[in-house]
Amino acid sequence: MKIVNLGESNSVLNRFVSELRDVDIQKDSLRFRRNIERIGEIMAYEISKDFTYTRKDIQTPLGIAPMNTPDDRIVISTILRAGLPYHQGFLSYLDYAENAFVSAYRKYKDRLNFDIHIEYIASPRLTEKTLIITDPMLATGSSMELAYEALLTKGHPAHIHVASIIASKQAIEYLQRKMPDDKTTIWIAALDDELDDHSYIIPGLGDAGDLAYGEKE
Ligand SMILES: O=P(O)(O)OC[C@H]1O[C@H](OP(=O)(O)OP(=O)(O)O)[C@H](O)[C@@H]1O
Ligand SMILES: O=c1cc[nH]c(=O)[nH]1
Ligand SMILES: [Mg+2]
Repeated sequence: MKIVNLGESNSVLNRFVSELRDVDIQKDSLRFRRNIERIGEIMAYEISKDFTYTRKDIQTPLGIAPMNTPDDRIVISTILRAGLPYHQGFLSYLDYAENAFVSAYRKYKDRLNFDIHIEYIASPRLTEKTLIITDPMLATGSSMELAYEALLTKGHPAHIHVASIIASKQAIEYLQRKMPDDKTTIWIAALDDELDDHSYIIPGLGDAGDLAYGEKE
C-alpha cells in the first residue's frame, strides 16, 4: 500500500496545516474551514498526478491543441461533518467528479469508550471507478474503515485514495491491515505519534468537526 505524506516536503501546505493546529488561529472558524478546503485543493492536485491520462485533440479558435487529460471516473466521498470543507476543496479541482456522503459519529458508552455509528449514506454506483475518501482526521482509523465498508455496498472501486490531513501512526497501521493493499493509496499532510485516552490525536488539532461547525450537544 502506498502512503504519501505531502508534509514531508516544504511547501505552503505546511503553513495551512500549522494554522489548523494553532490554538489561537483555529478559533477563527471561517479561516479553519477555508484552510481545510485549501488543503483539499492541493491534495486533489497531487492525487490527480496518479490518474490515467490520454491525449485528446482540443479544438481552439485557431487550431488543434493536443492535450493529455484524465480519463478516470472519479467519485469524491466524505465523512460528515469535518469532511465537508475538505470535500469542497477536492470538488473545486475535480469538478467533473461524482459525489458520495457518509455520516459517522462516536457514540460514547462511558467517558473513554465509544462505538462509531454510520447512519447515512448517499452514493452513486462505485464499480470500476476511482474512489477518493476524504476526511481531515485519522485517529483510530475506525471511521474511515466503517465508511469504506458502507461505500462497498455501492460496488467495488478500481482504486481507492484515502485523503486525510492529520493521521496518527496507529491509524495508518490500522488501515494498512483493513484496506485492500493492492489498490489503496493513503495521502496525508502530517503524521502524529500518538492518541490520548479519548482517542484524540496528540498533538493533532483538537476536534475538527467542532472547530469547523461548533460544539455538539
Ligand atoms: O479515526 P477515528 O478515531 O474514527 O476518528 C476520526 C474521525 O473523527 C472526526 O469525526 P467526528 O467523529 O469527531 O465527527 P464530527 O466531524 O461530526 O465532529 C474526524 O472527522 C473523523 O471522521
Ligand atoms: O484528534 C481527533 C480525533 C477524532 N476527531 C477529531 O476531530 N480529532
Ligand atoms: Mg468531531
